[in-house]
Amino acid sequence: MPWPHVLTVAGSDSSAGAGIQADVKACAALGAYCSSVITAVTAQNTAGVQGVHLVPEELIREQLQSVLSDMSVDVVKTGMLPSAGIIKILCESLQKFSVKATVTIALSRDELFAMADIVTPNVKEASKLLGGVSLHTIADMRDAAESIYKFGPRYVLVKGGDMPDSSEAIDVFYDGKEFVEFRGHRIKTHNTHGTGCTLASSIAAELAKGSSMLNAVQVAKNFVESALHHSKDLVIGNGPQGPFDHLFRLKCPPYNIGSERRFNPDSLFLYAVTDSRMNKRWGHSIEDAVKAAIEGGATIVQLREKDIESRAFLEAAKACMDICRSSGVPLLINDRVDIALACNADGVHVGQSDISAREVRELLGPGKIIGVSCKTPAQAEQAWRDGADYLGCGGVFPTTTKANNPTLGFEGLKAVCLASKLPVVAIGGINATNAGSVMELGVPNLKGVAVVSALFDRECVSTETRNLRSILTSVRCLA
Ligand SMILES: Nc1ncnc2c1ncn2[C@@H]1O[C@H](COP(=O)(O)OP(=O)(O)O)[C@@H](O)[C@H]1O
Ligand SMILES: Cc1ncc(COP(=O)(O)O)c(N)n1
Ligand SMILES: [Mg+2]
Repeated sequence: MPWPHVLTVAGSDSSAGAGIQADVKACAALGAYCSSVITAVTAQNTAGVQGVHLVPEELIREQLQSVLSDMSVDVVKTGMLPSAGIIKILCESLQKFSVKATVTIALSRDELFAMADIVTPNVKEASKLLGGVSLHTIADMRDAAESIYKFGPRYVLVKGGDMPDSSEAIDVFYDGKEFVEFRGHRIKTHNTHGTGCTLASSIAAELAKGSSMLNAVQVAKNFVESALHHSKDLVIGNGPQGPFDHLFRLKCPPYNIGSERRFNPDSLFLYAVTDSRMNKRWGHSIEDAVKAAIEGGATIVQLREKDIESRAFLEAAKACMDICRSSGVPLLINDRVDIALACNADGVHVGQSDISAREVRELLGPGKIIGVSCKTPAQAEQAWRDGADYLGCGGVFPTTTKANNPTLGFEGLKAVCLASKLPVVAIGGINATNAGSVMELGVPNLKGVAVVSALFDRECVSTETRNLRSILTSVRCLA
């Protein structure tokens, strides 16, 4: 029975809030085993660092040899690597023993940096890596991520924990082509010692469990935020920065931080909504249609199957969940909360005549995504009160996909968006010829378009999706 295994190569923190102590606790909380090679022993507490003693390089080499020669390590996470000699020894070991991935905190550019799967500098470290540039805005963080990417890592995550106070803690991810902003509530607390170590080792744990990189980062982000939220009133030590409780789940109702992801409104960018009649017409199974849409760049999927037997629907939904989970794309079920629960879908989308978002939230709990179809500002307000995560607003253009569906036009769409406190996805008759004009409305919380027939009533779903994705991306770049 495989046991996901992370090896942390980092310093020991006597206060046990950061360093290898944080890594071992985070991995345990997320279900991965964590072995540790100690590079330095620090004397530190909630007031700061009082002393550091480097572990002799030969002993570091021996620790690496002991672990890597005997225990199959999936992912290596590095923390404090206090000398070039230690980095060299680690690189030699990584060449001798193959591992699936490396997650590096990124304190300085070195040969390990270029080998890393992901580097996770905070804003100070990012600034130092780039010769002291000042980073004050999300745009600065994007620029920094793009510049750091050029040093060689596969992915870059610039962490925004220390950014000027805002209501959100935002981290910027870059894969060499696109940016993803991982947004979370900023928890008002002094207990943030070890957040960087914990985020990196949580990403490593999720990668070791087989997650995609995006999913690993999302789960890690949720985990840190949940741990900080739970720990905000805990007090240990008299200094300005205390530790937080990695093992909070042992003491309170389970937070949805495992596979449940915090809803990222950017995932509404290209929303693929399936239709069984169209699938039948083109001889596509639901699974094939979903796989093709994701290959083409769909950022979220909704199974909207109005005439299919429940048992067949559930089987198809479970298969689609496997497809979506491995791609890190959220999967929602239209209306059928029972199917969503049975296949552990990421959420449910309901219309005005379905059970309310409030009841759905009661059934699904806090970690699931709930969308509501709205045509008016009043419906938008009600959906927000009921605890929905986003609105589907339409039909923007005339459509035959949904019966008795009055057309709203741009004015109606704009009215709902401007009244809405939630992110909005436009739907109804949207295709390659008009999607650009929808996104050019320039309404900040209009996050994307939902499409049915323009993707699924076509012979090649992936081609249509890819074409629509490139249109939307070019409009977003111009915005
Ligand atoms: N007060 C906070 N509330 C929520 N998330 C936070 C808070 N402080 C840090 N984070 C998150 O913790 C992770 C580590 O970021 P950061 O603290 O910037 O790194 P470091 O600890 O290395 O300085 C990031 O995901 C960041 O968004
Ligand atoms: C041994 C050791 N390693 C790393 C950190 C950084 O901690 P943080 O995650 O808060 O940046 C630390 N304080 N001590
Ligand atoms: Mg921090």
